[in-house]
Amino acid sequence: MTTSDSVVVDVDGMRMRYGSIDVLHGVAFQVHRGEVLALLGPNGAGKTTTIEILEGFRMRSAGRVAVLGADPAHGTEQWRARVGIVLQSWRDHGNWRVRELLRHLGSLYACYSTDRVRRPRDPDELARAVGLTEHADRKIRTLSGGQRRRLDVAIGIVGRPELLFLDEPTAGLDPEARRVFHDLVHQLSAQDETTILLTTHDLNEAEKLASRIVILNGGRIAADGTAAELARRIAGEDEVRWTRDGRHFVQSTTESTKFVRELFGEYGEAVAELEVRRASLEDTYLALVHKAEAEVA
Ligand SMILES: Nc1ncnc2c1ncn2[C@@H]1O[C@H](COP(=O)(O)OP(=O)(O)OP(=O)(O)O)[C@@H](O)[C@H]1O
Repeated sequence: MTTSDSVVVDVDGMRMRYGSIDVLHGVAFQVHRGEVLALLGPNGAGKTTTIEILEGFRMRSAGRVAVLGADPAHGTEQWRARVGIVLQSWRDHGNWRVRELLRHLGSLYACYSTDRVRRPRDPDELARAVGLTEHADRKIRTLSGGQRRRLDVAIGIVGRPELLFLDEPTAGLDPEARRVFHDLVHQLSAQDETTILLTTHDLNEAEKLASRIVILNGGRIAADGTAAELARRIAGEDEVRWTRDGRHFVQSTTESTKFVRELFGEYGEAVAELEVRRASLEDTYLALVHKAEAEVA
């Protein structure tokens, strides 16, 4: 596989203007095959606009965009069959039953099946993957909000997409459904090499799922890297806590490993209840967004 083969999304100099207002200012990033990329940013940062341009639902004002090797503004049906989209929520077809709808939507992908990529997925396998097996015979209008969200995800992957867009996929899901969804994302990227681009406001989720994180702020990319790389850029301080002879101690340091080694060197077994709290993605995210805002102001 060449490097260019492995680039699934390639964006350069992307601009978007609504009327006289610019909301994306020269956005550039790439997503590689099998990567899970989380697009983060405050409300109004331009995440949905970016995703909608990549999905081919919105025409950009300027810039180069290639998705699976094609310009999404001119994507063919064949191109669309390789892309999965999970929109905000599936509200139509209330009288259809879950299995029935999955089978019907899946049948639209059958003509795009190849030896390498079998399409569609089996409806029962899909229902199991999203935790809807016991609801497979229910009418969609009788499902709860969270059950519908699971169905949205099943619909997004029924055609076994090579690239999957997920816009706030876990909004409204309970912790159990969230866990099922996280396992599914890991499985899709690790076993099927599905490339996934998701937006979320849940930073724990981004840290858990994403191999890379892009932070958009005010229509500009404020950061692009792994959670660990972003944390290093901010060089936040870790907090080390421990007890010794019944007394509690707390120390902030940028070099917690070295500090702990020296602490044990000096006090050995007298050190107890040691805890190191590293800067979380939330700390890093807030610092990066504030820094980007200060630079624009
Ligand atoms: N159809 C439209 N016409 C005019 N302005 C729009 C339109 N759609 C979005 N905008 C503006 O573009 C900017 C980016 O919006 P977008 O929905 O992409 O942000 P977002 O990062 O997805 O936000 P959120 O986290 O709130 O979903 C916002 O200032 C928004 O008001």
